[in-house]
Amino acid sequence: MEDDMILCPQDSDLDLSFTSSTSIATTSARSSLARSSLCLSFNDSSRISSAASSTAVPNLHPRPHRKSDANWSAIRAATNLSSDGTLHLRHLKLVRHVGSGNLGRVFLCRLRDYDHASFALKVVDNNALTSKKLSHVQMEARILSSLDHPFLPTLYAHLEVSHYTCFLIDFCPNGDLHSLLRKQPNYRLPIDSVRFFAAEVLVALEYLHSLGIVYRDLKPENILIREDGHIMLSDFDLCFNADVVPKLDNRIQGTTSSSSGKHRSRCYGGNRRRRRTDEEIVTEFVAEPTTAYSRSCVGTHEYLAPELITGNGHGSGVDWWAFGVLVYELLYGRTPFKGGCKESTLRNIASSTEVRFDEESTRGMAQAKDLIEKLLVKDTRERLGCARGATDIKRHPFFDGIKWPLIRMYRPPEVRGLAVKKNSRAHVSHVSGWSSSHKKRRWLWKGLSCIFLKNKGSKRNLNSNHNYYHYKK
Ligand SMILES: Nc1ncnc2c1ncn2[C@@H]1O[C@H](COP(=O)(O)OP(=O)(O)OP(=O)(O)O)[C@@H](O)[C@H]1O
Repeated sequence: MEDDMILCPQDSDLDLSFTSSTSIATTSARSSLARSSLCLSFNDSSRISSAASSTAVPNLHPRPHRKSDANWSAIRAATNLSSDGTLHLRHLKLVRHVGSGNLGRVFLCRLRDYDHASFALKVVDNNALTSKKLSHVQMEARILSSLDHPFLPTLYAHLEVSHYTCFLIDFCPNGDLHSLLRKQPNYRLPIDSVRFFAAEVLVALEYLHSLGIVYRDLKPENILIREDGHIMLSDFDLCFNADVVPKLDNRIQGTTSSSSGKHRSRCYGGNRRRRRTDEEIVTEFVAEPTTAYSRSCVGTHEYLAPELITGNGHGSGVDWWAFGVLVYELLYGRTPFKGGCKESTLRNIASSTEVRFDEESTRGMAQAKDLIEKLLVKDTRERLGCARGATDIKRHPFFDGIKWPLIRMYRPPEVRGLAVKKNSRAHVSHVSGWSSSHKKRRWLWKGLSCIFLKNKGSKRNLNSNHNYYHYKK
């Protein structure tokens, strides 16, 4: 059966007319309830010329943090036999169609000779795109090629063949968060699951912002779930790039623990004694593109920030607004400003002075409610995250207890409809901070604790933003 779906073996015989192939089953196409992205443009009608591109894009190399990824090893093995040592379409076989979007279609595919590695192949027919959409594809290619993060896709290959652009990225067999939400009672996830997914999204956004990338299309539909239950943010066609100047900020933090004498303290006049014992200086990585500026109105209606709607220009704060809408939707099963139609949704966002909660379903969610209220603030100068990015959001009490540097080791929540592949990798429970009684896991956890808690009394570091050394520009 699979052989029927094989992509033509020679690139020169290329025929990517997938829609005509009835043997390709669409198994997880985006649900009809998924919300499409909006992109207002004043010059959207000119079609791109049909001249076929034959540009060879050099194959990509493993990025520092994904070097040991099994997918890279499979690609290396497959391309060893290639005369030019690069990956071609003939190395791939399509398994099935997984979904279609604005720009193209996505297929599950495997390497022809190395069946154990699965990939997603996003295929864009450049001839079917307007010049505006083509610029989005180019933006997506640029962004994908710069990413190196566990919660973002790895671009294994970028192929330009005839009039098709193909991106080979990680395959996420667990679908997207929007579909997962539809499987929950009242479309609502339990609060611990919301904390888990929100924390991972926050870390992914932090990384993007640290590269100067403003995402602009945050919504559950674009949050894919990997085989191991962790997230992968997708769809970068609406991003824009800005300058960012990363810096290390010192912040004075109150502490409830008694001073161990190891905290560096600052002394200020009259408060000298109290400050010596109750305060410490925390050094934090801050890389928020605060000068980012764009005027194009893009995004998804229910997730648009007010400044996007008014069209007076916006910056990275639109992602923090959308993050607030996301947390709200995961908790309450609907977005906070949704109206009867798209226009009324936009009116609600533009005219709202505060976000409303259904008091009945807010019980036990005081911290989540507080976080949402601080994110869904119209004035960007007051909105949480706009000044110092994710660093400030991570410190909100809703995320208390999350050990940010260990987040990718957390065991994903058990949620209805989410089949997480058990693997040998140790997982830390994000709820209790401890995994099950498995000794091996405990040993690993102990080892990690030793590294992170080397300094007795420096437990604070685990909640600080200390994962910045993972980021490379
Ligand atoms: N890596 C992946 N693994 C599994 N499914 C994927 C992957 N990437 C995309 N999909 C699915 O394929 C469909 C279309 O993908 P995608 O959203 O990237 O296309 P698009 O043309 O950029 O869409 P959009 O309209 O959102 O801009 C979606 O249903 C998505 O869930």
